[in-house]
Amino acid sequence: MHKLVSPQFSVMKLLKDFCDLYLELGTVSSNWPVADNSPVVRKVGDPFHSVGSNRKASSDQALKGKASKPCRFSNFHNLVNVQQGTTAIDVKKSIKKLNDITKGSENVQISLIAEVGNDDIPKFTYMPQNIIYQNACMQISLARIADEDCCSGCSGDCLSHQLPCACARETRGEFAYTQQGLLTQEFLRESVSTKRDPHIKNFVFCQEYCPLERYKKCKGHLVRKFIKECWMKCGCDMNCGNRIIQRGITCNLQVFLTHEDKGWGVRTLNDLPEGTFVCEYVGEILTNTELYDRNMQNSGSDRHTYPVTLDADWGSERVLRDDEALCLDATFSGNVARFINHRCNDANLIDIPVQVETPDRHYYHLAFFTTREVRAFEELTWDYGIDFDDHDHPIKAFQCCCGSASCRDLKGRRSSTAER
Ligand SMILES: C[S@@+](CC[C@H](N)C(=O)[O-])C[C@H]1O[C@@H](n2cnc3c(N)ncnc32)[C@H](O)[C@@H]1O
Repeated sequence: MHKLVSPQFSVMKLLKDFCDLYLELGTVSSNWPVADNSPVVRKVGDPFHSVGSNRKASSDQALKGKASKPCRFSNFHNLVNVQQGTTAIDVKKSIKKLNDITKGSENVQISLIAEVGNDDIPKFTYMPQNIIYQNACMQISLARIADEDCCSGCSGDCLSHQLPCACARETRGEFAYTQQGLLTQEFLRESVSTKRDPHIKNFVFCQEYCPLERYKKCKGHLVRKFIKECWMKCGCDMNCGNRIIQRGITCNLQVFLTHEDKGWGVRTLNDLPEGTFVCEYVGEILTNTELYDRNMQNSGSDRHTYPVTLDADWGSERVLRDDEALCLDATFSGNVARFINHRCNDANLIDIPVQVETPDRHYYHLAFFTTREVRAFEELTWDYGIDFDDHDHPIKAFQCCCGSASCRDLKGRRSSTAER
């Protein structure tokens, strides 16, 4: 305290500021969506938890802050970084937050909060569903859905019937979802192992022309297992257990500024069981040529990149035309998934291709499911499948700081070890 020089300094005022901040944060947290409408009960480790003796410990620590180092309110668990001499009111002003980045367009609100750092609120248009940018060829029409590609004879909930419906054909006659609305363990394990340990036999190579590499040799595309959900022409209803991703986001998610050099990230505010659908990757539907042109125009200007290639079934049917080789770009417009960061090999989400409106597999939805139980406030991550040594890939690599023991970016791993 003897280092605080302001003549107006008063312990009472500091404590009052501290209490104001605490109350304000309590108010913010109670505005957030809570799954079961029960009173908000916060756990230890939760940024808003502050009970009994912990409260004293944090205020003690705030008062003891060292002169040159930022002082951290330990009880607020990385919530605020306070330089000595700043009051709690200043801190309150420096926390950036938005209550709902979706602007009411999703089933749930998704908040954004910057507890550390000083990054600007990201500029992009929130959209809950993919939309064609310009040239992408997607033929969505009921006439193109053959009888064997839907279950028009069903009613109610397909999962409650004795035999799986026609839509389960894609998943070897078994539904990919359980009655509880989770991905089945078998489907999850198979998808995770194909992605983590891809075997050469799981790759297809474009013979003549690779839409991704353009005039270079194809490096191969991993063939993935698809889910086929029931849809419009099916006889079942909207609550059918084989319609999970089309019902939208139900998890309590939050965008936050990460501590590492990754920019913004996404975390869950509730525990999520293994196999939970979190959200899909939404963006503008572009042809790879359009993506290439965008990259040329914006080359080097953006720190982060947001496209994903929809190549989970390239080459299995026929050579794709240029306007059929598609990707999703969430740079300018997208949903919460545009903030999910990459983690090498042991990410807690997996991206799974899901067919909904069209039997063609050159367009599909990319849906994220948890690979294991995820605890509240853990950051959500998925493996972008990046080859960190491939510098001319249209999806630009970055210096990875995922922190995984099996990080594939050896250069990134070396420099973060050196920093330590
Ligand atoms: C789809 S965005 C993810 C959201 C991004 N962090 C943001 O602030 O908007 C992908 C970008 O995030 C950054 N990023 C994602 N995962 C990362 C990681 N493991 N290490 C470093 N940067 C990462 C990279 O800049 C990458 O181009």
